[in-house]
Amino acid sequence: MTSSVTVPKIRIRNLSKSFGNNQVLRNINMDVPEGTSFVIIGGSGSGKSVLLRCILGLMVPDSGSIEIDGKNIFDLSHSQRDEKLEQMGMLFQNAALFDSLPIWENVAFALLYGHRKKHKTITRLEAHEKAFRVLELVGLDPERVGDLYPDELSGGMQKRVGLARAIVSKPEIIFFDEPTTGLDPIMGAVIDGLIKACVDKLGSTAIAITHDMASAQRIGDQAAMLYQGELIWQGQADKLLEADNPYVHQFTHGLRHGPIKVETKIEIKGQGG
Ligand SMILES: Nc1ncnc2c1ncn2[C@@H]1O[C@H](COP(=O)(O)OP(=O)(O)OP(=O)(O)O)[C@@H](O)[C@H]1O
Repeated sequence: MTSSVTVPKIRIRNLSKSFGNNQVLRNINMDVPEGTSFVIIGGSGSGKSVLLRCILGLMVPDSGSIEIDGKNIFDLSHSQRDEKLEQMGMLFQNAALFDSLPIWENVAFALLYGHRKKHKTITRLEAHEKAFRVLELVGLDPERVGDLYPDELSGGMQKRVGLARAIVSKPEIIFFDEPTTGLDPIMGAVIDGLIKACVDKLGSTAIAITHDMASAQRIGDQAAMLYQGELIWQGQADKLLEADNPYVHQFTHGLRHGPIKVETKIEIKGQGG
């Protein structure tokens, strides 16, 4: 009889990271199954970005392992790690577009300038056509915006361009860093819908970090909460608001009172919550 064991796309074990006396990640364990969207929530300074940087291989942890497709990324050679990085797409918090490049070239950046061999032979014309197709996919009119520069677009449009750039190489893993920050609630919902649609269409595995509960529930299949560097809760994203963990409850409901203490310089009187 054969037993089939499914290897998670991303598997993190006993991951810890400190900066001097500041222990930022404490013994993190987490599995992200292939094709699922995993959302990490947590307050400011809880370690979300550091965790993301470690998974991207941009920061080396003090201990623990991060396996992608069953291989510890810290055991790979530089070129193997670069290859893994090129299977990943990333939508940064502020879209992080190159101001000096037109929109289409921002979208096609990985195709034109990435290291992956299969893209080396792409012509500018092919890259241009591909960028136009992906811009359409994220709901932008390529004829109208393709030759503009980032500062000529609104924040919501820039996020769409950032999403187009993140998916242009059909990455196996996509990271979203605060995808709805700075957007109005309706545009936030639109971007979340696009993210979900793109991830589903590509069959990618996604990791998103966010403070935005509505966004976490729209994007995520699974969710986890980081608090002071520890993953204190993991479960289904649609159960976040009902979680009976008091830290998760306080955070997801935005309550001032609870186990999470936030220092303020002024005393706020009255109003419960
Ligand atoms: N390169 C670094 N050197 C020293 N300390 C760092 C470095 N990067 C992060 N930290 C520290 O790690 C802690 C967690 O930071 P991190 O950026 O991961 O928080 P976060 O949860 O992403 O917060 P936010 O939601 O505000 O972006 C903070 O105390 C921060 O000062």
